[in-house]
Amino acid sequence: MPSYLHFTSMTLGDKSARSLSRIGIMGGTFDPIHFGHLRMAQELATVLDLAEVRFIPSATPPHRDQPITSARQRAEMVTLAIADNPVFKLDTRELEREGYSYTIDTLQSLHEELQGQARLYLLMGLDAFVGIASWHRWQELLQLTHIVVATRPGATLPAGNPILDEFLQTHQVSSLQQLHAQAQNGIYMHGITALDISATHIRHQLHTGQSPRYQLPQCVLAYIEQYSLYR
Ligand SMILES: Nc1ncnc2c1ncn2[C@@H]1O[C@H](COP(=O)(O)OP(=O)(O)OP(=O)(O)O)[C@@H](O)[C@H]1O
Ligand SMILES: O=C(O)c1ccc[n+]([C@@H]2O[C@H](COP(=O)([O-])O)[C@@H](O)[C@H]2O)c1
Repeated sequence: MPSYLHFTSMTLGDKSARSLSRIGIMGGTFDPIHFGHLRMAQELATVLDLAEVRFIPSATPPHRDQPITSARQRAEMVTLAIADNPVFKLDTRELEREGYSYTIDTLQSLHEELQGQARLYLLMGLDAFVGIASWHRWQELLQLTHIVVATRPGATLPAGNPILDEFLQTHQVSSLQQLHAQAQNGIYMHGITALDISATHIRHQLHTGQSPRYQLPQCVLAYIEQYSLYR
């Protein structure tokens, strides 16, 4: 093949792959949403060059106690928290589904909606990743998305866990270039600013009459106070 033709086809190939937008999927209970979630989404959106991050509150989380506040209230708190960021979007598909909010179902429904026009990056903290082998149909997740894991204070990878070790050995990539070269199927670990904030601690503070101020957006705290949540 003449060298100019080879060059042209490579350029077109790169362009078409890059023109697919990258969408970050930020699932959570968000009971309530706080700066740990928002900062993680912001830092990963920057490093991955994401066109958008979808915040997807789970209606019925599969692996934990059920939320204190209603799905509608959690969605409203997310709406308030992300209102000033055009990259952040609320996605209510899990709230509209019956039954447990399994991530595999969410990824499948996103694929149906996006029709191959975007690549998915499932964002999660290290504490969530450590439990991933207990997720519903977890071995199919990477057929639909990349997984990007952010550090979280207090969370570490357990030593000598054969399932997680093999999952990482098979799928972990060490560079962003490698990650973006694949359509899905990669795991990428990224260190973010350590914010030792959790919704559990915020709920405890509210329940015991302490102020959780400066751990979550003021507009979310105002909403919590307006409806006397978590008392
Ligand atoms: N401070 C944080 N730093 C990094 N990741 C976080 C932080 N807080 C939450 N995450 C991640 O955000 C996602 C959603 O978390 P979730 O809504 O369960 O918040 P949480 O603070 O862990 O809540 P809870 O205390 O009720 O379990 C998970 O992937 C979790 O790992
Ligand atoms: O699909 C599953 O089986 C599954 C099991 C545990 C957690 N998840 C998802 O992981 C995300 C973070 O969960 P959580 O419990 O830390 O809020 C949230 O989107 C959950 O729906 C998903």
